[in-house]
Amino acid sequence: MSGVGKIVKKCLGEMSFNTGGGNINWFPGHMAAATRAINSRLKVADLVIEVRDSRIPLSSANQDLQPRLSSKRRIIALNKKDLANPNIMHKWIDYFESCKQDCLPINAHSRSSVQKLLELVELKLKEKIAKEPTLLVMVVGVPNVGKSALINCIHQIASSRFPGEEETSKSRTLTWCNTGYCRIQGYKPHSFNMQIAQRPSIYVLDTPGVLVPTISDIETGLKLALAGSVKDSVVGEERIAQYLLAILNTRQTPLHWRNVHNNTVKEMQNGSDGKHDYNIKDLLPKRRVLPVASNVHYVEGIAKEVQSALYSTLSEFRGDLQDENELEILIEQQFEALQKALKISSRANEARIMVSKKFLTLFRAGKLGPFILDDVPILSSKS
Ligand SMILES: Nc1nc2c(ncn2[C@@H]2O[C@H](COP(=O)(O)OP(=O)(O)OP(=O)(O)O)[C@@H](O)[C@H]2O)c(=O)[nH]1
Repeated sequence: MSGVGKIVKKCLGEMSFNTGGGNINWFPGHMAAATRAINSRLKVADLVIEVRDSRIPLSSANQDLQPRLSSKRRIIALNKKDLANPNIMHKWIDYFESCKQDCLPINAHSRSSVQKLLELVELKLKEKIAKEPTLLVMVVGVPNVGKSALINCIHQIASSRFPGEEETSKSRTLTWCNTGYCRIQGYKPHSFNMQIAQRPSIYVLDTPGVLVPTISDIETGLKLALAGSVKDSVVGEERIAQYLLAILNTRQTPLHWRNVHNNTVKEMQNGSDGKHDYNIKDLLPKRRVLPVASNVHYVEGIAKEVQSALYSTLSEFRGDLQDENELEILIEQQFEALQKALKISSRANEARIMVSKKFLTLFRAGKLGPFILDDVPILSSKS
């Protein structure tokens, strides 16, 4: 077992990702109902866009839906590609290609990126388009992978394709929903569909994010928590932060932040320690953008201090990172260093939770750099 695996076991103890584990039920009943509804609607879908998180291309797959999904025309949309390491992303694309699975890294906030996805959808439906008057595309995925963001972007593209026809497509949507055909029971009113083409009509159907009731591999559960698919309150921010630190250290990622560290030290020596690194120009009254620009500078300054703190603690550490006890010692030192970098008073109540929350926010916003946490599976030479 790797250092990460051992420390996960040590820190998390008997915690498990299943319906019976812990006080908090992380698999609410409505997810079970939604999963059943999705499964039954999948039967009539002509194509499925399975949205996954690019940072966890395997861990963000809903395993219970896989048998049905793999038997359908499916495109795996690896969303949030802006947060994923592009060099490793290439390997994932090769991997899915070698599995003969269509996959496209996307950014659901970018219209051009979603446009490419829609082109692939139309290409995959080419044969059917010639024969059927109406086609259904379903969007599925675990929570927080960006299904709604994708649907919103598709909606914008569809609105510009059919300007002035919004009312028509709205009423069609209602008719469909009234027949019960497109209604997905979920914990969120997610039974949203829209038309993206006219002849034939292609409807896109959104679905609620659903997880599996049991995640057998605890690291998969932690990665889902890191990506925000499992609520922080279920696992605890501190545990998630510990896991992130364990991954970063065993991969030696902070050692890549040497330049950031050197620059941060130089800035401190030049006396800018503690002051936010504003560009004076950004502080001039510039209509609308002033608070946002200064916030961005502030957050970027904090992110650099965090990277610098993790670089210095890891580079000075002489222990064995494969030994869970020594890795734990390093992580403890890093919590202290992070507290300083994040400017959290040691007197603050729940300082550790505050450190964890801020550290996770920086990671999730991509401020610590792009990552892919899953390892690309090694394919046997036969396959
Ligand atoms: N950086 C980045 N953030 C994204 C992207 N797509 C979505 N997000 C963000 O991810 C978060 C979750 O997005 P949603 O669209 O609500 O995810 P969802 O899959 O519909 O979530 P559920 O409703 O829980 O199933 C939001 O904060 C989005 O702004 C993306 O491509 N890049």
